[in-house]
Amino acid sequence: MASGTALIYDEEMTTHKLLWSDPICDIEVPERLSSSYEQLRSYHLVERCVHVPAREGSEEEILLVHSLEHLEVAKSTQTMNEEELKRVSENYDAFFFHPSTYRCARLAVGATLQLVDAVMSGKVRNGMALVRPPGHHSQRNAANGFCLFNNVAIAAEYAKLKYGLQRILIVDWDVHHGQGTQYIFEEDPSVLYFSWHRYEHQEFWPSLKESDYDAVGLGKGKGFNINLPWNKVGMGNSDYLAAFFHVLLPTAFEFDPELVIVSSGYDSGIGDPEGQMNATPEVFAHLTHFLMQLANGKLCVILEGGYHLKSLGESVCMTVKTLLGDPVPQVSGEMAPCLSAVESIQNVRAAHKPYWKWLAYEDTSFLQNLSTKSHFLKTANSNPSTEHESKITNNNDTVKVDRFLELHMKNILFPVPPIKTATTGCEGSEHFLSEHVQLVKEMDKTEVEALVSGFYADLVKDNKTLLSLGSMFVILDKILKKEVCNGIATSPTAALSAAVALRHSVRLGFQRVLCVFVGDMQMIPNTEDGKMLIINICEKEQSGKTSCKHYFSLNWKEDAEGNDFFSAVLGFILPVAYSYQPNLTVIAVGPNRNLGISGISLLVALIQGLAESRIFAVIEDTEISLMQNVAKLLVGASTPAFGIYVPPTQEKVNRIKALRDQFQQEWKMLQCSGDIFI
Ligand SMILES: CC(O)(O)NCCCCN
Ligand SMILES: [Zn+2]
Repeated sequence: MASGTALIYDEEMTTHKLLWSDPICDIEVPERLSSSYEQLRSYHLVERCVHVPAREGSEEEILLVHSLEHLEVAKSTQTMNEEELKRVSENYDAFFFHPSTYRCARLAVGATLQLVDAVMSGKVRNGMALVRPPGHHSQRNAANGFCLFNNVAIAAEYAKLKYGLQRILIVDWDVHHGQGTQYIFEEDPSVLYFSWHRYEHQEFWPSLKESDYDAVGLGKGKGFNINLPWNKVGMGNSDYLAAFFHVLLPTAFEFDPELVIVSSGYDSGIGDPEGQMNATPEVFAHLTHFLMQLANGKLCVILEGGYHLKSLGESVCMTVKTLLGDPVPQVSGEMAPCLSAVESIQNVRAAHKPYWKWLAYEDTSFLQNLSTKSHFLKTANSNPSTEHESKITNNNDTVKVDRFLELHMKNILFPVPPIKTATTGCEGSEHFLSEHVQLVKEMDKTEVEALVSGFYADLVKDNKTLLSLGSMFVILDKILKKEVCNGIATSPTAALSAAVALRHSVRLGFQRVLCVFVGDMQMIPNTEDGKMLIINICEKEQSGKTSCKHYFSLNWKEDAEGNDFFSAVLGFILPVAYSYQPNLTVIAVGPNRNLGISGISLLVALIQGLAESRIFAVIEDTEISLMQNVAKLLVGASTPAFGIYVPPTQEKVNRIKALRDQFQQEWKMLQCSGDIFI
């Protein structure tokens, strides 16, 4: 299992700069790179990364994507004077040449390819390349939007050629549409390109019709180009997370990429003059965490845009911290996507219904009765939550943004806990014991009995249960004190242990405890006070207990062939969990679980983004291999193998949709279709 995070940075890429006045291009300054690198150093993140040197991309590598003519024009600029440079630059939309531009652009390509090699060779698990000039607007025969060579597109072609890859996912979270990348891979089904971008109904640059949600790819490439246009500014954390839950992640898991490359622009972050969005730096930790679960963790993050230096730097640090495996910080803000975002999400899902199995049963009837659509737009616009109030008057007030970010980031960059996982030394745990794992001593019986007293005392009969409860209390205590990030224990009766753990956690002061229980839960605590939210994934409805705001019984029978649990995790569990914003997550697996190990692994891997990655797992002691899998995930020693992807049956899709329709007003992250306002 590869480990380690590469960081690629070469100061020489700061020599490219604007020599004349140009209000469009003057935001793409060398300090974007140097201040991001300084920010990484100030958070002691540089020293934790594996340093990989940049190199010049060769002409042959550049010709994987660009025409010879384009290469020759770029090369010829090295010896030009300012007048000539200005003239050549005017041939392009929003690009400027400097005598060192060609050299810097080749370093940007080379740095990107160095990162691909480091990841594909297993020298590191993932990594980030801080490069400029950026790449995603540049096209076969043209520079565009500050981009000369398309670093990420060249990387994808290079990886296909050198490593024989057949499925590469490019995620472009820059706030501008990477039309260059779209054109390059439009007919190529081996490269899935996803981009969200400020669009405002084609008002915003580059103002292309083909940036809208109905540009799905051409010929064999149909379905492999996904555009999610933002038709309003001020999009925030909840909109971005909803886009991942309801569009990108279900598609990405079905596509099952062998490598993930991010066109990582941070102009989609708060304070950026271009994006005018509201998303705060920690959201990039969540987005990165989700993508780390794909392609066995092989993730290459390549810098694109980002023009507010403080916002850019903080977002870069959040990204690298997550790549290193640090706990994911709590995401801030109201977890409710705005109407415009939900409408865009609904449109993209409808446009891609013909191409993806997970969308086979998507309800697109809203397309027919468009009058209703315009109707709900009218009514909806009267609805307060259709617009996010901006945290900052306007993003152009840089000092105000700096001040906001100073305060905002204070309580987010918590120190990394010394120990990642505490365990009771469950059977077979010796093989993954490393400096990340801490064995906890058993608690003595009288103490345990005192803690269990009252509600469950009579249930605790044998010694074994007492001892397992004892170590559970010790683990929960360590998690609360942030001595460890997470913990795992086995139990002869996981149902009892989970119930005791929930009560104990609330008593310890965790005010919102999320419990995901796999198997029959037997005893269900009272969730009236909202201090717990229970999702019970069981084979049959628990006797008489119907779902309500804080208790869900999700009937799911594992599919024999493979793992069909993606739609439940992505379409229901994560949206509810993110809406609830727990400060502790308890994962419990009882007897006769109805989910495969890969389904449970998917759940554990993705849910680590919540509660600052504070998870307590309690597993029936008969489930040795499951325990080992979950323990390795909690330690961060592996990314889950999700087994064979199986699309959800219509019956299962309908079950999720019914729960969503019933609870999307309570838990707004469930919203993914605009009919919420009719
Ligand atoms: C890399 C990038 O997407 O941030 N470039 C934006 C160019 C904007 C031109 N008006
Ligand atoms: Zn951009």
